[in-house]
Amino acid sequence: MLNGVQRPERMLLLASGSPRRRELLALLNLPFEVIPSDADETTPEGWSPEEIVTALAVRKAEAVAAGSAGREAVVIGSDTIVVLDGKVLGKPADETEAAAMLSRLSGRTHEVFTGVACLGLPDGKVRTGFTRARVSMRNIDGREIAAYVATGEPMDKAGAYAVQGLAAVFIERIEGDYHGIVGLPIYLLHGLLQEFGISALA
Ligand SMILES: Cc1cn([C@H]2C[C@H](O)[C@@H](COP(=O)(O)OP(=O)(O)OP(=O)(O)O)O2)c(=O)[nH]c1=O
Repeated sequence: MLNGVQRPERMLLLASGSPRRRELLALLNLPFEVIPSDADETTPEGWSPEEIVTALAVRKAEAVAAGSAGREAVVIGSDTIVVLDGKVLGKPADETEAAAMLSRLSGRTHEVFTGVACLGLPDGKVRTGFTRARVSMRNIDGREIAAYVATGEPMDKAGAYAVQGLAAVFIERIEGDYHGIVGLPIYLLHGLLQEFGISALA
């Protein structure tokens, strides 16, 4: 018991270096530790978006699990990609690539896929899922793209924008899970955690 609330026996380990994922997981009000994963994020040609995000979420969770032997825990891994015309947009390598991504997304509707994996320790049970959201951006002109890139906000984000940040002024419409776009779909994650006997409302 902590503050009169029943707490799960297994610690949650967030296998991520993303500050967004940390903030979103904190919404559940459950104690957790953050352990960034060093998993390889390359995938073979021809994988579907859902295969990519699910496999990378599992890989991130497995990398942290490998360094957490002997612990009783549930490791959470997650991965987000942006998909436009069947092409995957990951995080931009530099400002030029960020501007190019934004001009491709301008005036179009794209999809954001986020995979989540929960890996139980010590048993090794794995549960996964993914979310898919459709995001419509208004036309963005070259001056706005340059000004947005200059803020630095696009640099560590899939698709070179942050819906939760200044890019909100570009986004006309979202169909799907908002938290999934930001990087951690809370509704999906909570359902997976319940399969490990963990609930934010226990
Ligand atoms: C589309 C979009 C992505 N993002 C972020 C979420 C993720 O942090 C990032 C996608 O990159 P990821 O490779 O999924 O994650 P990461 O490298 O930032 O963190 P880690 O692998 O350690 O967990 O893009 C936003 O913050 N807002 C958005 O609107």
